Amino acid sequence: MFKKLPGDEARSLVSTTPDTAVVFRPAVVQTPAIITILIFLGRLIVGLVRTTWRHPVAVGVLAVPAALCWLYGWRVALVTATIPLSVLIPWALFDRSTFNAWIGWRLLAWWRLIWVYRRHWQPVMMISGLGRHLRGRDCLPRLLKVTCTSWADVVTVKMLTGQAVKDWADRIEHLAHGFGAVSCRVTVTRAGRLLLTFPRCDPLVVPLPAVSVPDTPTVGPVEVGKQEDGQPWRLKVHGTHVLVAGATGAGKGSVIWSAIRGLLPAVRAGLVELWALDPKLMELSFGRAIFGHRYAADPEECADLLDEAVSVMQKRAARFAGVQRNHIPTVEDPFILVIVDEVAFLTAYQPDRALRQRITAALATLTTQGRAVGVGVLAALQDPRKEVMNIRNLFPDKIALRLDESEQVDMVLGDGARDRGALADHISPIPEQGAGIGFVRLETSPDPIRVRAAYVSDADIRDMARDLVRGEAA
Ligand SMILES: Nc1ncnc2c1ncn2[C@@H]1O[C@H](COP(=O)(O)OP(=O)(O)OP(=O)(O)O)[C@@H](O)[C@H]1O
Repeated sequence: MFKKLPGDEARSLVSTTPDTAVVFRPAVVQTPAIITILIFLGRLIVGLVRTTWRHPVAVGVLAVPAALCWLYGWRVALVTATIPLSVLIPWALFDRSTFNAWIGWRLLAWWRLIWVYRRHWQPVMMISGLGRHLRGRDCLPRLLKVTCTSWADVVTVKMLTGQAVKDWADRIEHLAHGFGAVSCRVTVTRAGRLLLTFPRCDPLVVPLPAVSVPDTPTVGPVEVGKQEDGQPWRLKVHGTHVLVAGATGAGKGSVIWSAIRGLLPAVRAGLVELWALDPKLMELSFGRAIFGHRYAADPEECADLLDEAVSVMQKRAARFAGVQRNHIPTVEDPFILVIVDEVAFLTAYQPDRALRQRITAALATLTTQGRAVGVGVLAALQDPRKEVMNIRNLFPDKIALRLDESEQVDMVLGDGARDRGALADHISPIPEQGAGIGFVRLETSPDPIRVRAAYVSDADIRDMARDLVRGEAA
C-alpha cells in the first residue's frame, strides 16, 4: 500500500540480535549543476553587497583604483592613488593624534575585526561555552562592532537570548587568551548588549611623576594620576570617604600624597584642613609640617584626634540642621580630611580593647555621618579581611592596589568586581611596573577603572611642606 522511497530499504540486516540498529541508506537527490552555480553566485552577490554596506571606505579604497586601472590603465590608477597618499602620509607623520582619530583607529578596528575577532569568533565562543550547538547548528553571540582606542579594542557584542552578564564575566580569561589579549573587561551597555575591552598595550607601565600642584584652591576632585584611557585620574575626596587597600609596597602612599598635593592650595587658603593619623610612624610623618597640630601617631592620641573630628562634625550637623543639606567649604567651616595610614593598626592590631572600640566607633561615626557636613576619611589598609576592617563597607569609594589573593579583590571593591576585570591580584610586585597601579570602584559605577597614581617622591613632599609653611608665614 505504501510506496517505498529510495533509501528506505533496510541494508546490512545480518545480525540476529534484537536491539541491533537497522541501517538505512540515505536518499541521494542529484542537484543540477546550474542550480548549484546559481546558489553560489547569489551568495557571492549578497556577500559583496553586505561588505560594501558595512565597510564602504575600505571597499572604496580597493575598488576605485581597480576600476580606474581597468578603464584607463595602470598609470592613471597609480597617479590617482598617489594623490590621497601624498596627503595621508604627511598627515600621519606630522599630526598623529588627529590622523588616528579620523583614520588610523578606524582602519585598525577594521583590520582587527576581520583578522582577530571574526576569524576566531566561532572557535572561541564554542570552546569557552558562550556559544551553543542547537538542532545541528552553532548558535553564537553576535559580534556587532569593533572600535579601537590608543590602548584597547572595544568589542560590542549581542548576547544570546537567555544569557547573563555573569556567563561572560566568568569567562574573561577564555576571551582574553582566545583573542590574544592579556586581559578582558566586561561592561553592560544596555539589555542584552556588552562591551568587551581587550587592552593591546599597557599605558600605565611607566611610572608617573608627581602631578603639579594646582594653581587655584580646590577641594576636588583632585588629579592624582592617570586612567588607563589616558584621561587624568581625579579622585573625589569631598562628599565621600575613600578606602585604599594594597599589599605592602603597592603604593598606597602615592595615592595619599597625591591627594594631599592636589588639596595643598585649598589648605593654604584655609578651605581644607588635613588631619593625619600615622600609627605606623613612617608615611605621614615625612610631611608632618603640613598637618600642624592635627597629627597623631600614638594610638591614644589617634583616638583623641578622631573624637575631636567627631565632635566638630556633630557641632556642624547641629548648626546645619534645617539650614543647609550640603557642605560648601569656607574658612569658617573648612572641609576636614581625616587621613589614616594603615587603619588596621588602630582597629584590629590594637591590643587595648577599649581603645580599639573607641577608635572603631569614631571611624564608623565619621564615615556614616561626615560627608554631608564636610568631614571625609581617606584610609589606607593592607589586609582587607572583615576581621581586620569590619567597617570597610562604610567607604563609598574604594581603590584596590596590588593585592596578594584573588578573593581580596571583591572584599575591597565589592562583589563581582574581579569577574568584571579588576585583576588587582595580577598587578606586578615590581615597584616600577606595578606600584601605584590599581582599580577604582566608585559608588556611582559598578565598573572598575584601572588607574595609576603619580609617584610623590620624598623631595616633592619636603617641597610641599616647605612651601606650605612659607605660605602660612607670609
Ligand atoms: N605611583 C608609583 N609609581 C611608581 N613607583 C611607586 C609608586 N608608588 C610607590 N612606588 C614605589 O614603591 C615603593 C613602595 O611604595 P609605598 O611605600 O608607597 O607603598 P605602600 O603601599 O605604602 O607600602 P607599605 O604599606 O609597606 O607602607 C616606593 O618606595 C616607590 O619606590
